[in-house]
Amino acid sequence: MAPSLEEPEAVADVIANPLKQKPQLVAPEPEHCPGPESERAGTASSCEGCPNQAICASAPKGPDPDIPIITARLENVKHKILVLSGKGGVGKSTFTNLLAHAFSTNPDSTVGVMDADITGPSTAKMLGVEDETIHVSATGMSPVWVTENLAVMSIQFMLPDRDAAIIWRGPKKNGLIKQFLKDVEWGELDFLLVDTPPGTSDEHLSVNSFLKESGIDGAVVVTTPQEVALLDVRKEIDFCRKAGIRILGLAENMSAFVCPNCKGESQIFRASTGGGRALAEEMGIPFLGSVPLDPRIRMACDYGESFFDSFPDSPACVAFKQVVRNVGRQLGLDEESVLPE
Ligand SMILES: Nc1ncnc2c1ncn2[C@@H]1O[C@H](COP(=O)(O)OP(=O)(O)OP(=O)(O)O)[C@@H](O)[C@H]1O
Repeated sequence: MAPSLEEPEAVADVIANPLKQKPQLVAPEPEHCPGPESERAGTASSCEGCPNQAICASAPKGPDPDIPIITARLENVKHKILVLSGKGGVGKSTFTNLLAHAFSTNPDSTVGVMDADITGPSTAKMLGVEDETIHVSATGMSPVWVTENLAVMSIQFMLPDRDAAIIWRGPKKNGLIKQFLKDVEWGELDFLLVDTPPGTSDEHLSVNSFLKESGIDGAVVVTTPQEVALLDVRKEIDFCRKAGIRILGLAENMSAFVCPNCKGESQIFRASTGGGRALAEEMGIPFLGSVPLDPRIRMACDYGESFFDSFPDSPACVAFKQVVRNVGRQLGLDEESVLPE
């Protein structure tokens, strides 16, 4: 069946109103918002004066009935990994895609990528499938298959115009994330990688709450060596700890730049306080490795090609393979199954 956005009502409905059964909140929540599904929603002292108070007070309370459905949908997903960063632009989506390509080098592994960066989706482009649309059947939405064993789901596939801005408040974004977990036919996956927006926002909270029951294996946290990125990544680590998400490790990206002409090394994002390794040590989390700047990574991302397959012997790819092996080690997997030679 030819994919079409107009055709499947379910998809159009997702775009139009992903929280059909949920209250449509009209403004950002107050600072100590108990959450629209909390028993105290609309009645807590922090709800006083919130324009959503009446909606929240009358909304259904108690455990989310969709959580068991998500758990059942993902029962054949072996490892769920979040890719997080404190600061934007440090290479989180790049790492998600490199990890996806790396894990899928094992023909016996099947990898899924879910783009939870709803307002800034870049995964589909980086994987070279941004012009695809999704198929919808009675049993759910099919992800887009990049290769035989690598699938991706992104809001990008649902947009009538790929340049369209997605201007959504938290509840609507959360609704779509839920659809990605509940209604996508992920099938049997060895790895589900979740690319998230920078920081600690609605998307992180919803991914965490929707996956809590089925279990998140852990988070790969990405930073650059510069101080402003490290400052933000501390908050991300704190978020993981507060949310009970295991940190598989911290990876440093754009660590150095080796000039392809003179071979001289420059520290573009100079680490004035020891960079990712020192931070990982200080915070007591594993350090997964450092990946240098390589303009071919940027090119591969822009052209939707696999840097991993195109430049396997480049210093950046060799460094990245070390990160992949370390992630595998943290998951207790044997090296050959994670990254066959
Ligand atoms: N090691 C690297 N060498 C060269 N370019 C890189 C490297 N890592 C990432 N890039 C490039 O940096 C840019 C930002 O990367 P990316 O989009 O992955 O960051 P992000 O943290 O996901 O950003 P966002 O905040 O938008 O989610 C991209 O153009 C990507 O191709």
